[in-house]
Amino acid sequence: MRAPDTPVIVKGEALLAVENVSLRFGGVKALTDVSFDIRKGEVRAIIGPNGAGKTSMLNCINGFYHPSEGRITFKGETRRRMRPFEAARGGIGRTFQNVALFKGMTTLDNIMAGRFLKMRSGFFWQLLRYGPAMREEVEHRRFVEDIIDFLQIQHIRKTPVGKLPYGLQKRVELGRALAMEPELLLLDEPMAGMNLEEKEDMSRFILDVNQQYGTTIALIEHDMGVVMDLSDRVVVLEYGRKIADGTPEEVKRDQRVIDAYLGVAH
Ligand SMILES: Nc1ncnc2c1ncn2[C@@H]1O[C@H](COP(=O)(O)OP(=O)(O)OP(=O)(O)O)[C@@H](O)[C@H]1O
Repeated sequence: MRAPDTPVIVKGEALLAVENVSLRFGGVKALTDVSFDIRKGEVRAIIGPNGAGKTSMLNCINGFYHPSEGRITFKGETRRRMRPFEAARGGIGRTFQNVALFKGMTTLDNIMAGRFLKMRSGFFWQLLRYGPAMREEVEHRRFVEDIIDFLQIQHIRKTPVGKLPYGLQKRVELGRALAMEPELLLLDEPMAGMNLEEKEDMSRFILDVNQQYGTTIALIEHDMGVVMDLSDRVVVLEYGRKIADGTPEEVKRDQRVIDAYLGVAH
């Protein structure tokens, strides 16, 4: 992650390209021949009715699933298979539909855990907190404290995350993903289960991450108001196929999208 005073990067060049991706689970076609790109610096939404293939798409992008066909190019490197660990190392961060945090650990430790990928000294030295590991930990801790300030969660830094309300847990999860300094951040329903005020807070943090740190964001979201407010471009999936791709204004007017959301049979 870059410092907050870094100038916003120019949106344009493709950071990630998905080409003709299909994914099957036995007889179920989760994705069929899907192509789209995510440009550097943009907020890209992936929307669609339940079961449209949105989470499957994110899982292909970060290596949880391997597409049955097609290819994915990230930062100019094309691949058919990648493991989630490699994706994270390569600069793809992720949050999940259901919060995936260490519930017994504090906010601070959860976010530090996200920083682990960035640590140079081995796990052994980290455990001993000795020598190079000690110095490194101080640096990483400073970085993590900056994230805690940025997300305005200082008051819960020592609280076990299992004790926090859901909206704050989602914010901690965002912090953990940011600790990896991702170039591309994948957010799977970041506002799910939140009340209006929590949604407004989360929307502001997502925009701040995008604008202040220049992080490219791809998000799945069901709340159309949020999607229209936050995103630069929207890709729409239905039954595993792409049915529309464009600015929020364009997809909102698209008849196939209107039909998909109203449940009109094709
Ligand atoms: N691991 C799996 N095994 C078998 N089928 C799966 C698996 N994951 C997803 N599917 C199927 O693939 C299709 C797409 O599912 P996916 O979860 O990607 O959709 P989604 O758009 O994210 O849905 P939702 O909005 O409900 O979360 C569905 O028919 C689903 O049942």
